[in-house]
Amino acid sequence: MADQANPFESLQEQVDDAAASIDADAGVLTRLKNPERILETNLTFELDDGSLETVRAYRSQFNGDRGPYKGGIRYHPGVTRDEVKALSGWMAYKCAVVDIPYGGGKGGIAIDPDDYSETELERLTRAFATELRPLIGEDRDIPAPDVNTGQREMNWIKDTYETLENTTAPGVITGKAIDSGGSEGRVEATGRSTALAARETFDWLGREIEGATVAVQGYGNAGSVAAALLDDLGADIVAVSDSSGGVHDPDGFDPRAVKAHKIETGSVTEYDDAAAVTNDELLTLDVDLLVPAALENAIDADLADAVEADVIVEAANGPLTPGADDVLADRGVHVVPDIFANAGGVTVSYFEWVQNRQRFHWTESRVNEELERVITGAFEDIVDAYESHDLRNLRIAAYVVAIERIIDAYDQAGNWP
Ligand SMILES: NC(=O)C1=CN([C@@H]2O[C@H](COP(=O)(O)OP(=O)(O)OC[C@H]3O[C@@H](n4cnc5c(N)ncnc54)[C@H](OP(=O)(O)O)[C@@H]3O)[C@@H](O)[C@H]2O)C=CC1
Ligand SMILES: O=C(O)CCC(=O)C(=O)O
Repeated sequence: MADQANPFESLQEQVDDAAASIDADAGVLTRLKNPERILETNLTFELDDGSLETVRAYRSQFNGDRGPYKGGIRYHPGVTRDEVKALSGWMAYKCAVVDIPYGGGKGGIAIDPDDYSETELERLTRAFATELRPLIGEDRDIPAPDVNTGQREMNWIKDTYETLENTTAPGVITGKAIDSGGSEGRVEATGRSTALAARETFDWLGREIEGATVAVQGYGNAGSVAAALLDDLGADIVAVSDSSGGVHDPDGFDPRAVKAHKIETGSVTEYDDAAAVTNDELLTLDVDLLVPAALENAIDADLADAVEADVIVEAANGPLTPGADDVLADRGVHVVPDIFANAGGVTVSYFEWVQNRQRFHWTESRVNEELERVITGAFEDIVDAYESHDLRNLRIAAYVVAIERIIDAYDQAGNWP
């Protein structure tokens, strides 16, 4: 098991590493390492048996220099104030690295959604939306899905906000169902950018993605779509896992059939009688490409020593500790950072918001073409920073690109006399 590094400290270390390469001003650096504001609230809601329950919820608005705060809402027992702060910071850097006009935000409720019925989750989500209402808005802060949330929760939040505000404001939230103002391609977008990031990286390294062996940790929205799209690119998905464990078959899986099995049984385990692996065994398999697509801190420095993959593409946010980054850089393993690799989700959220503002619906092929343009362009910017500043790894390069853009926006806003 990897250690439980504090994700907010990891974010601050990542920013420090990158800022050192560009000599950022100390005052601005403090701004770049801390959220502007955080809502921390107790939500009380009614259970189906009529009793009341109170749970902890957060929304962190990290930085709004480049536009409205933007980022998902997570339902997970591991949600803490520091985790949400870190996730909101990663959002600010993510939006800047792919150059979309947003700052960073993130929210979460510290619950296991499996403990509640759908009606209880609806009451809880509407209670959260009511608390969030003064903070969010189409031009203020725009939430979206993250771990254990999806279209259903986004539709509830939109409806609560619009009812309380007595208005129509589909752009207050993204990741909605299509008939409620969602975008084509949003469900697949995080996995799609992960697959595109892998393709671009292999190309840059002069390697073939076709025939590359791949292990994917986490088989939810990000992981299962990344696996399917990597398979479409000709890669072999040889191992997958979820919170119950994993399966490994050197001959490769059909990732869509694995997904169907997970929907039917609740887990990828026991798929097709394949060999069982633990999550740590999966992360250290001898594969060409490793895709962590679950939670933070999946790989720490100790586990990094045992990683055999040549390339890691981070679909999850924060799956590597800073200690793991150091070990992997020393060992010559290329890590494609979360703030770029999984940015497809927020990029298509941006397209959804644009469509909502235009009251115009794009085709799926238009969404996917625009997404590919953004991701390939961002990869060129990262490689350019990596090579021109002679940087230690692609993560520092991505932060350099993002920090320079945020500082430019901050400087251009000028000062109050
Ligand atoms: N959804 C999005 O648009 C975006 C998501 N991300 C990031 O991608 C990551 C995954 O999010 P998403 O796919 O949306 O979430 P989901 O809830 O859809 O899936 C999460 C997956 O991770 C698995 N998991 C949880 N804990 C562990 C563990 N300890 N070991 C192995 N697997 C585990 C879950 O297993 P089980 O199914 O058993 O619960 C599930 O398969 C997160 O870091 C998220 O922040 C990043 C950008 C956008
Ligand atoms: O789609 C969005 O706005 C944000 C998605 C998200 O939470 C993330 O990229 O981590």
